[in-house]
Formats: sequence, structure tokens, C-alpha cells
Amino acid sequence: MGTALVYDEEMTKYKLLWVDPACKIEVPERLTASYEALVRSGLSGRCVSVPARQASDAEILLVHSEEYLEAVKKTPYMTLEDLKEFTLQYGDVYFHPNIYHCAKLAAGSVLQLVDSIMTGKVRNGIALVRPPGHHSMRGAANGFCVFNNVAIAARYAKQKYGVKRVLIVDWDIHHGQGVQYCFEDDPSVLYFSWHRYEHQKFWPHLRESDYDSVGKGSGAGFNINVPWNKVGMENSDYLSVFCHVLLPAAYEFCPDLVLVCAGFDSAIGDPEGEMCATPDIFAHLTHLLMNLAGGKLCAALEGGYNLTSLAQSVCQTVQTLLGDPLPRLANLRSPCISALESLQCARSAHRQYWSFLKHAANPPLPEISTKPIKLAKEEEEPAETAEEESSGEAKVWPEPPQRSCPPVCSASVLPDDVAGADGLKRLSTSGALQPRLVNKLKNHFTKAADDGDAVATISRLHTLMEKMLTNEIGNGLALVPDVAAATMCFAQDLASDLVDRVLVVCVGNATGLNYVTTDGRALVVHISGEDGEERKSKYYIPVRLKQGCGDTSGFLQAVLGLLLPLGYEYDPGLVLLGRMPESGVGDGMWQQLIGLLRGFAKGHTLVLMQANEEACMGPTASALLGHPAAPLQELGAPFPQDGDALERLRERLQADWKMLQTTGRMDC
Ligand SMILES: CC(O)(O)CCCCCNCCCN
Ligand SMILES: [Zn+2]
Repeated sequence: MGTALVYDEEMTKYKLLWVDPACKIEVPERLTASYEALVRSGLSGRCVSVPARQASDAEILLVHSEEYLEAVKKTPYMTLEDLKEFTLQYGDVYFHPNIYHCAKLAAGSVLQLVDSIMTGKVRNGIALVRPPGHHSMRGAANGFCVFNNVAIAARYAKQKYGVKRVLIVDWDIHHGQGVQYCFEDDPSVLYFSWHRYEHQKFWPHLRESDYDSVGKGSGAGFNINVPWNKVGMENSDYLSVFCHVLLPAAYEFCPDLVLVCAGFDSAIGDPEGEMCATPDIFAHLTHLLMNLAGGKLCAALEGGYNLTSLAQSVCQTVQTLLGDPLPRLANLRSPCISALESLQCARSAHRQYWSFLKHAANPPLPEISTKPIKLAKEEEEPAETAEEESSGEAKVWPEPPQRSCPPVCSASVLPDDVAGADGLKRLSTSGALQPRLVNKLKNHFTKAADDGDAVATISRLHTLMEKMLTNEIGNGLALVPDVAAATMCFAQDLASDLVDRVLVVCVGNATGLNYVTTDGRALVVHISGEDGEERKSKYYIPVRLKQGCGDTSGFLQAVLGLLLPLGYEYDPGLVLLGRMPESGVGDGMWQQLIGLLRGFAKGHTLVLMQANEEACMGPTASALLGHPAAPLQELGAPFPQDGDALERLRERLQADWKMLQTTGRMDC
């Protein structure tokens, strides 16, 4: 199933008609720059084009009041003076004779996306729209927004398709207060937003944008705010919040549909956000949401005011929706202290609502000042410099890396063209494997199985990996006689011969895995139901689930809160996933694991399974081919001792692994 793209150039046909420094950045070129970049890159041609349409009155009234709609209906007939007058009653927004028409198209475009996804015409999609939506409220326009496109879409999906739970992820750099107000007492809509806040000094200066706004009444816990109190946030800050707040809550919420308020003013170069995350981060943010709700993801453009970074970010997002391998995120740093404080505050505020946080550390939080903030005059409306950049140096960043298109054969099961012992000889003579290595491998395997098929296995694995690294195939699945032996020998000898770092993930009980690499060429994460061998090295991490790998909520917490951050920090060139016999891990969880691991190493994942596990081959191949994992059924709380043990393990490891941190040093 494909990816829908909704775009209509009619939505470029309104603009600011008078001088207003607060609104001048919201220009029609935002849409044309985004769309033309998709056309130039060939991405628009790979999407299913879905036409825009005007939202009906009834659809707009799902969120807005009649008097507001009636008032906006009058704007097409207003004189310039009337429009200016009309605009004065709202904040940081402007009207135009054609903006009502465009606002209906913007809202209708997102509804078209919802229809295409809910009727199974496409898997996911994006709507390039303006005016944006997430600031507009029931009875008011605000922040360039007229109708709340995404809030209307959420209500529409529930009403028309009986969707039970909707997750709204708002990665725009501004707080979508309109969405928060709309759903704050509604437990069927989980709203997550991060936003530039600077302790209420940043627009829209709302006290309720802080982390302690968790929702009201039965909606308590279903509103998650992560305020950024400093500018300059980077990729590692964003990923930490996804791994340690959003994703665990999202999986526990188990949505039927994911809507994204896709604002790209959170990217580097944007004059509003002043952040430093690079456009390719949106490839990963999108990917991390794509295994929820069976892949039903609907993104709607919100902000983004630097046309270069906006266009690059839109392309990164669309290319991921299409299923292409992700770019590797180079040299992630430790999340900054301010980000860690925000992370810790959000986790603490939600501790009582989410089982994944039940065992989280609970250090005291700083006092939130309740006194109204006093904005210094210049902070109210920064004087517009002639050139935005001239106030600060113009940001420059590298063009996002060219992302390989999906290889022809994206998952290959042990090509049988390399059979028997001669295969290994061929490899060794071809120089692919030095003779010394051949002997080492052979004695590794001979104890596992008789010489013949052990040798055959080795040569097949090597072939599979070579094809992967030449991107001839994306990933692979290998059935081997002895998974533990194959995994270790592969990690120790084969893989480290061809890539700089191998992430080895072992699922299920096994011995002989505590293979110590001091040079860090392999990182082994072993998730099992029994004590792994004790940790001798930073690069061998046994994760024990007392309830075994069949405990999906414990397993998932280990994956999201430990494995993902470790993987991002380690940044492997290859992922090796070994499924030990009788691991007990469920098919759904297994597919989610594969889906998430595909985000590393440009999707180069090699799965090793015991030869007799045919039953699991189907689900494995499907996940390797990029089909969305089956949604996990409702997750209970992880067993107390597991939840507690995982939190303790994370705290112990964070000295070595910075991406595992979730608390800032907060002197209260
Ligand atoms: C969709 C969106 O969240 O990007 C809209 C942002 C509105 C910002 C209003 N203040 C602008 C101050 C100009 N320096
Ligand atoms: Zn914004």
C-alpha cells in the first residue's frame, strides 16, 4: 500500500496584505518550496495523489463554534480596512479575502487523507496545507491558523470510522494550544507536543504549555507537554524525548490512528524555532511512529519558515512514509541538561498515569513560579531586523545524505547459490575471507554441527552480508543450525570484518553470548528471561525479564527505553538479530522489534533463526519487507520487578551510554 500526497496550489493564493512583523514569515512560498522539492526529488511521483476538498460546515463545526464560523464566512467580502479590523480581535494571525476558502481546503485536505487511510486505499500520507491549524481554537483564529485541521480530523475519524483512540504528535516548535484545549478532558485522544517555551517567555506565553498540564478530569494523563527552555536543541534531545516519553506512552495508549501536526520550524535554520536538529531527524521521527496503529499515519503541515530546511524536512518525511531506508544519524551527542530537565519533569508529571513510568526515578521537581511573567518590552515583539539572519549568524547545515532507494530484493532468505564446503573455499580463495578466518569459523561451527552444513552456513551468511553492504539486498533472514553459535561467530568474525560496528540483539535464553569486545566493534544486547552472564564490558548488555520475553510490556519497555537509545548512540553499520530457540517472544512484539531496528544501519538487518522455526518465517519476512507490524494488543503494566529492574539497569548504564539519561541535575 502506498503513501498519499494531498496538495492544491489554490492554498498558495492568499498572503499578508499589510505590514505586520509577527506574520510576515507565513508566505505562500512555504507551500510551493515544499511541493517543488518533492517533485524535483521524484518523491511526489512515487506517492498516490489525492485531491484536496473543502471541509463542510458540519465538519468545521466538529471543533469550532457557529458564531466563529459565521464570522469567518464574512471575510471574503470585506474591504482591506475591514479585514485589518477583523484581524485585530485575534493574535498573530492575518486574514485575506481568499483565506476562508484556503482554510476550508486545508481542513478538507486532512480529511481526504483520513478517508484514504481508513478505507485502506493507502497506508499513510501527508497533506501540504496552509493556513496551518494547531493554534486555532473553538471561537478564535490564532498564530496563522484559522481552522484546527488536525483536531477536526481527529473528531472526524472517530465519528465516521469509529476510531477509538487517536494519537496526535505535534513536533512543530510551537505549542498547539488549540489542540490541547480541544481534547484536554478527552481520554480517547492522546496529545503530545514539544515546543519552545523558555519558561513562558516564548510565544504564545501560556502557563498551560508547561509540562504540568497533563489533561483534565477523565483526560488526565492524555496531554503530554515537553517544554524546551533553551534554543539549540539537537537530534539527540529530540530522540531522547521520543524514546523516554512519547513512544512508551504511545505504545501503551495503543492508538487506532496517528495524526501528526507536522511543523518543521523545529528544524535547524528556522527563525522561529532557533533549534539545531537537522532535517534528517524527521526521517527517524516519522519512522518511530510508523509501527503504531498498523502503520495508519496521517501528517498535516503546520509551521516551517526557512524554505530550505522546510523543503528538506518535508522530503525526509515523505521518503520515510514511502518506506525507504533511513539515513544514519551521525555522531549523536548527549542530550543537553535543559532537555534532560524537561524530560524528567514531563516523566514525573505523568508518573501516576502511565505504567511505564511507575518505577521511574522520582526526584523532586523545581518549583514552578506561579507569578505572572513580566515580558521585557523588547521581548514582546522583537524588533524585526532588515534581514532575520543579520541578527544571528545565518545557520548552515549539510545537505541531508542521499538515501538509497529500497534494494531490489529487500529480504533474502539464505541464498542457496552458495552451498556446501566449496562455497567457503570459494570465499576464502576469493579473498573474501582470509584462510585464518576460515579455520576459526569452522571450529566455531564444527562443535555446533557437522562440518558440511556449518561451513555452508558460514559461507551463506557471508554472501548475504556482502550483498547487504553493496545494497544489493536490504536485509536478510538466515536459518541456521545453531543460532547462538552463528550469532557470536558472525559478530566476532564475519561482520566485524566488513563493517565498523555491529549491533547484535539476542532475544531468548542462550549461553556463550557474553562475548567481550573491548574495541566496541560489536555491541551485544541480550534480552532474556534468565540472568545473562555478568557484564564484563560496556559492550555486552544483558537485559533480564523475570517474566521472560513473552512479557510484551516488559519486553517493549526494554526495547524503547534501552535498546533504541543504545542503538542511536552506537550507530551501527549492521544489525544482527538472533532469535534463540523457545524465546517465547510473541509474533507482534517480534515484528515491532524488527520494524524499529530497521531504523538503524540504513535498514541492513540480518535475522538469524533456528532452522526449525519455519512458523516464524512469515511474520519475520513480512516485517523485514517493511510491512507495518500488527498492532500490539492493549499493554498491561510491566511486572513490577521487571519495570523496576529495567529502570535500575538504565540508571547503571547511563554513565557509559548518554542516550539512556532521563534526569537533569536539578538543584531544586
Ligand atoms: C503553525 C505555527 O505553529 O508554526 C504558527 C506559529 C505562529 C507564531 C506567531 N508568533 C510569530 C512571531 C514572529 N517572530
Ligand atoms: Zn510552529
